[in-house]
Amino acid sequence: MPPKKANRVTKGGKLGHGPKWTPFEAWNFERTVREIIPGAVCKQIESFYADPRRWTVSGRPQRPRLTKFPATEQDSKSGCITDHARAAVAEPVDSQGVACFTVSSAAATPDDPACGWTKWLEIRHTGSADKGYGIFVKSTGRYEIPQGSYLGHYVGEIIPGPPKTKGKDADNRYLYELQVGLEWDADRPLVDASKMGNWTRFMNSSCDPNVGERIMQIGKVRVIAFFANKMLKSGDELCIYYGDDYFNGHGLLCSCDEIAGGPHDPSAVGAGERARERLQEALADY
Ligand SMILES: C[S@@+](CC[C@H](N)C(=O)[O-])C[C@H]1O[C@@H](n2cnc3c(N)ncnc32)[C@H](O)[C@@H]1O
Repeated sequence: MPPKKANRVTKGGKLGHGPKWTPFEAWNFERTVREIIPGAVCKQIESFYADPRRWTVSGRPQRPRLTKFPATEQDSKSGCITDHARAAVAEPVDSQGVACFTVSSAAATPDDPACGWTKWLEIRHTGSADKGYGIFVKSTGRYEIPQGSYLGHYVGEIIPGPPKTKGKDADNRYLYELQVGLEWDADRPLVDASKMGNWTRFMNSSCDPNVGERIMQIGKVRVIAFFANKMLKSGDELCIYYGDDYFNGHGLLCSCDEIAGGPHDPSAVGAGERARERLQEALADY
């Protein structure tokens, strides 16, 4: 069955940042996504980690039976399949503005196991004007995604760093800095998901994140891979931790600060460290 044609959320939609803006508008759906990882390599990662059998419904989460993640070029194997995960498009599914992604590759259908995440995750508005859209484990079902599961990887255009501090590109909030050497260097490349990318660009930040990221090497390609830091259940919003400078840099207030009582609330301090520790713990077996 060919994939359904995407029904985009268009200009003038009620949701998003302000009355006319939706995050989908910023995307150019017609252009091919230039992924950090070529589709073939991407499939290799998915074949390791995106086995839907690991994502069980209610009560009986299976511990993933994983081979070791190829952490170095030498460890990695070549020869993976197609590139389903190239571009993601947004498709509204109900009148509440709930939207879910479907993968636009001609080879993929929503039932395709390679697109397993579409079954469990949805994008919807968080209800907060500041936060905008977010990624949630679908509440239509009782899903449990085990701690340590590979969830996806950040995709976007690769542009030279450092981030612009002036001009129209200075407020690009979808940049991910990509470490290429052992050290962070000033002209590190950036992965820009403002115009193209996949669902991971909708993950919001939390000071108590349930998703951790790791920059990994698959073959000759760097991947910003996301893993569940803890068991994710239906209704949970998937959040990473953007880092200590993100909100200050963009002149924004993190919603966690509001909840916890302000930017200097002690509970917000050390969030980066906690996020790293939790990721270590989640991936300890791999
Ligand atoms: C990478 S985008 C995430 C997706 C975004 N919510 C959207 O609708 O496109 C980052 C933006 O989301 C919002 N955001 C994410 N986490 C937030 C938080 N904890 N508090 C407030 N705003 C947040 C901010 O506007 C931020 O610039």
